[in-house]
Amino acid sequence: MTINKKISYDILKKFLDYSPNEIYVIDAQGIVCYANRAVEEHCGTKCAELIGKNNTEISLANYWYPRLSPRVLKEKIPMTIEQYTKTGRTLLTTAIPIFNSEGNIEYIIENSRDITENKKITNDLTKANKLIARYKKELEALRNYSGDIPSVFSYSERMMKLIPTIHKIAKTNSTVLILGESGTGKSHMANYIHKNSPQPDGPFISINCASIPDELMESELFGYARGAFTGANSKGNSGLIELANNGTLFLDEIGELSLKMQAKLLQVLQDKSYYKVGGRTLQHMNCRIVAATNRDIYKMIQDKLFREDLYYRLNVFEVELPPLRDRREEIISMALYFLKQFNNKYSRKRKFSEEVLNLFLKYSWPGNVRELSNIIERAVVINKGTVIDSIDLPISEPAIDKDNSKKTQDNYFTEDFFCGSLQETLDYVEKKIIISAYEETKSSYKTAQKLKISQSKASRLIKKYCTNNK
Ligand SMILES: Nc1ncnc2c1ncn2[C@@H]1O[C@H](COP(=O)(O)OP(=O)(O)OP(=O)(O)O)[C@@H](O)[C@H]1O
Repeated sequence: MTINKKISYDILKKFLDYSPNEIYVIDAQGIVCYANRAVEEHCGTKCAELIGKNNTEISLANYWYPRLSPRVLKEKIPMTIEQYTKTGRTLLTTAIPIFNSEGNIEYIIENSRDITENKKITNDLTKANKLIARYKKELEALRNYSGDIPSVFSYSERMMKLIPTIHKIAKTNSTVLILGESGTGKSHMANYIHKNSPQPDGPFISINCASIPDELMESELFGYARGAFTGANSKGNSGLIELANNGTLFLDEIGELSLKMQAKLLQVLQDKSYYKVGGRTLQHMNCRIVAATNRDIYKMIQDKLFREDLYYRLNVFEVELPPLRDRREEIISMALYFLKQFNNKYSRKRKFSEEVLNLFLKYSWPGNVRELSNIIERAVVINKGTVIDSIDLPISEPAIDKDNSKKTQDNYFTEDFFCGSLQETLDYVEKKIIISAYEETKSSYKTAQKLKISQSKASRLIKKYCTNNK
């Protein structure tokens, strides 16, 4: 290191005095020899208070902690630590021992850099990164979230294929036509599409086309202008299309719309504009249309009962909800879902007997999800005991769908199988396996061999599960 000879002691001292880093020097006895301005700033004390004093005495005032020089005096090596000052600063301090020609420590120079701001930034960054990680997870969960449709509902192969498509469709603002038998969940799905649409907070206006007489349908949909007809509201009225502004208009049972109204609806879908009944000002349609029907729409088109051009306008996306009997893997999880819902609603603690669950799997569910939900609600309310048994249900053998029951039993034991708690599920599966093995082998010895368990375990389980089942 070279220093310009012209630099005097005073100038050199100034360099040290004005250094933004703290410089603090003690001798081998721990007496403070030098402290610069930065020490004053960091520790809130005058240098004059420190110079000449013993380092131990100074440390008692707790200007900064933990102490570093005693360790360097002892270890005789340079050390770096973080220190905290009485004024709330964080310092990164390096203490370096300076040795004399005999190898003894003559001085210790401490150089401290104020890292309070850096620390704060680092802490903020760590917090921000943690938040980002959390938000990422939440976002992922939201993306996978299927609105009002609990994930248990996508257990069947058909629904698992359908749900991601519906998710994509929902994100667009296109018109959707939902087909499916009564009670398969078309209205539920329409709502789901709305909740996952680009305007989920907008209105979801639902109209059942079958329940409104044809002569009123036009004014219901389009609204009417002031003085449009005798008895009309003197200020006029908004139609459902206007009420659904920035949201979704759900036209349920669209198959029931008269041909006259079909023509009017087609016009609106094409032009995205309409006139109120008796009005002269052009209104703009600004809502998504979702329509549904349980009728055989293709046959209706053939029979000239439904306009083909309207069908094509509506089915930009077409979703067909399968009947419940074609997605039997969902029945148990759905039943448990409804049971939980109605137990909560009516403050009950009902459970299903195993026999009921088996009946649910075999039944053909002509009324689909609605029937399942209604039956469970009724049983939860009416049942006296805790356990709901098949005798308590209004479904009986003739409706049992024999062709499908075997397939269902097999699919029932998929890894996605869900039966309340883990223990309940495991017990259920264990029972099924033991009964089936014992029925096949008719001996506890062979059951043990088949299932690779000890004979005493097999005997115990057979006694537990098979005696009541005979
Ligand atoms: N995925 C689902 N999750 C929860 N509940 C559902 C689901 N699907 C249907 N439901 C329930 O089943 C009942 C019938 O559903 P929904 O009214 O949507 O059927 P739909 O097909 O529109 O019937 P319809 O053709 O008779 O109008 C409703 O109580 C609904 O909440």
